[in-house]
Amino acid sequence: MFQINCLNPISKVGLDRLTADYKVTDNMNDAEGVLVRSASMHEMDLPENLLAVARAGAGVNNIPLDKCAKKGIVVFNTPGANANGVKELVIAGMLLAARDVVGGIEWVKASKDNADIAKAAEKEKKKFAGTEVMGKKLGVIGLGAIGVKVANTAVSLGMEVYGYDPYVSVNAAWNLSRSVKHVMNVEEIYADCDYITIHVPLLDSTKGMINKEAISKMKDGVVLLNFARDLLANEADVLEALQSGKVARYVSDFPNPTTAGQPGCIVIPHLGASTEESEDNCAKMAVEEMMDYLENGNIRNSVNYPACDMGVCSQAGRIAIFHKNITNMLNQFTAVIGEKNINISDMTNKSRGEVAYTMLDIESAATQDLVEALQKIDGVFRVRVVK
Ligand SMILES: NC(=O)C1=CN([C@@H]2O[C@H](COP(=O)(O)OP(=O)(O)OC[C@H]3O[C@@H](n4cnc5c(N)ncnc54)[C@H](O)[C@@H]3O)[C@@H](O)[C@H]2O)C=CC1
Ligand SMILES: O=C(O)C(=O)COP(=O)(O)O
Repeated sequence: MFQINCLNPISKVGLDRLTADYKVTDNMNDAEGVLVRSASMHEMDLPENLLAVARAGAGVNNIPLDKCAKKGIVVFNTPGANANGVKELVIAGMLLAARDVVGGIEWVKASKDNADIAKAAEKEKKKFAGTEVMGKKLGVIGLGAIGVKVANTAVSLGMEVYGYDPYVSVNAAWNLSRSVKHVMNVEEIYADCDYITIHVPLLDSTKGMINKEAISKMKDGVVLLNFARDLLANEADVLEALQSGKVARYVSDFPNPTTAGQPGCIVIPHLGASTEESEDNCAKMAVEEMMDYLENGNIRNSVNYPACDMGVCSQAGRIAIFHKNITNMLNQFTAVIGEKNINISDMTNKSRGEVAYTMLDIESAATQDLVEALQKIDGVFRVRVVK
């Protein structure tokens, strides 16, 4: 029986996939698996029995990935599962910014007791007028699951779309409309675009990328859309640029004390992935990835360990070893197993950066003695008996 703890509400469609071998527990300390959305895990103590964390969503900046890797805890996410939900809100954000739709709606609310509201509206509406997005230039920074969808939809709205992603995947490139102009230098986007939207992960290398210097290279009156993470922008710099008129509007999905209620900011309460469809898709994918890992040791869509798939184990035993990606590890594993007179019938070894994962199917069940001997090898983080 595996115990699963949910740190955020997770869609029932996903949880319903858990079989009788699983129990949902309220206590994280009992859990072998954790399902999470945006709850921050950085300050949490990670229980010794915890094997996996599945993020029902894309961004994993709320999870201590390296700390988990060194404890042999596999962290998963659900690539693309909420991308359409975010794309639709980005398009809505762009249209909200093209005219002063929010200001207009607020005016109507404030005028609700005016019996002559219809006539007053015809007089006032010029204050809220704007431009159309057709024919305007949109720059998309980050052409992953969301960026590609946003770029393609903007093409169909008649926009001229520029895309920038130095690490674009083959799959993303295949899915990108041929009308999107691929730029090699983000500064081309800064110089030319009327709207700029960012869809990159929050990493040390991307933090604060939309700052004073970047903004100074942008067109006057640019609209910035941030549905990725607030810390990607230096929002104090953005506010200054809003005040000077350099930036016309800042649309963000991440409320915080800096931008909430500020003139020129349209701030949405992190609703990008909050659709029934996205929540169901993410939960299903997260639960399935976690189950395949807990039951079979297979790793798919991990963000801190390499992918590994050995199907369902048909042998007497299966062991998974989490270790440093250094020389001579496999020799030591096979030697220890050989000394116990156990035959290895199948084996996979994969690495990712500084860590590696080795899975071995063995012809007799793993003993405590064997596990301890493997655990003692220098560079091993964790030994898990899968079967
Ligand atoms: N508002 C919301 O509710 C949601 C927000 N997000 C945020 O959006 C981000 C992107 O999500 P996805 O598109 O699903 O992720 P993804 O992993 O499919 O795409 C990210 C892309 O950014 C690119 N990239 C990385 N560094 C870059 C750089 N310096 N310059 C340009 N491109 C760079 C990568 O090559 C990749 O193609 C997530 O990391 C998350 O922070 C994701 C889902 C929901
Ligand atoms: O998937 C992401 O990165 C998101 O930002 C969505 O977050 P949420 O699951 O709505 O808390």
